[in-house]
Amino acid sequence: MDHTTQAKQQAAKAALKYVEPGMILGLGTGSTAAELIRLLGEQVAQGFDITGVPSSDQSAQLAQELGIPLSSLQESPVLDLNIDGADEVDPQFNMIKGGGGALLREKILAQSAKRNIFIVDQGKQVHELGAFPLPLEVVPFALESVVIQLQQIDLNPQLRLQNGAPFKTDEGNAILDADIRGFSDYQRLNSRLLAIPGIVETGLFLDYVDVLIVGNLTGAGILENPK
Ligand SMILES: O=C[C@H](O)[C@H](O)[C@H](O)COP(=O)(O)O
Repeated sequence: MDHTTQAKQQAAKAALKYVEPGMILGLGTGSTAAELIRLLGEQVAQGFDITGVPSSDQSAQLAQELGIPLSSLQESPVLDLNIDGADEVDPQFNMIKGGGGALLREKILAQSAKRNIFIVDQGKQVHELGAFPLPLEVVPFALESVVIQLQQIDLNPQLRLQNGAPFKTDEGNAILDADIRGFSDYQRLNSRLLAIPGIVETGLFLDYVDVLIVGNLTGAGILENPK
């Protein structure tokens, strides 16, 4: 197993300690969240009682295969806890998410949770965001128009592809990956992007972290956000 996977597993293992019996738990998306879902599956097989609300079809499928009882956000609109991964996190707990294209549902779950824990391997910690392109979820009808507007503010948007065709999110939208290097006021950038009609959501997750768990080869560091 490679070192990054080991670090992801350590982060997931540390997050498991925050999960209490009877919780309605938001299940993130991506390889780190998948590690947590696998651990939860083991717990559920031993009789642990939780209900998951998945942030993507992919996580729903994995959880289902592992026998984790699932609910939907419609049935369970308030989550006790949400645990998800991230692509980048800076020292102020600002994050980029959406590398797996699940940013919209992920942000909705994060907003619906009483508490949010994010689990990352230490390679995700950065001084400033942007080496990882910022995913933007865009309504297909608006795609070309949004591209032009993003080009005008030098964000160099790239249409995300999958097997040669435009990537399609679980909500049927497209993803544009934008180059935000050089921008430091993320709140302002986020508001500016959300003001463009057709951009449904951005992968900038600001003010969402309650606890950040950073996995390494042998364990995990716990960082509480003093917000
Ligand atoms: O859309 C995907 C999510 O935001 C993921 O949480 C993020 O991309 C991190 O994924 P991974 O744990 O695979 O690095």
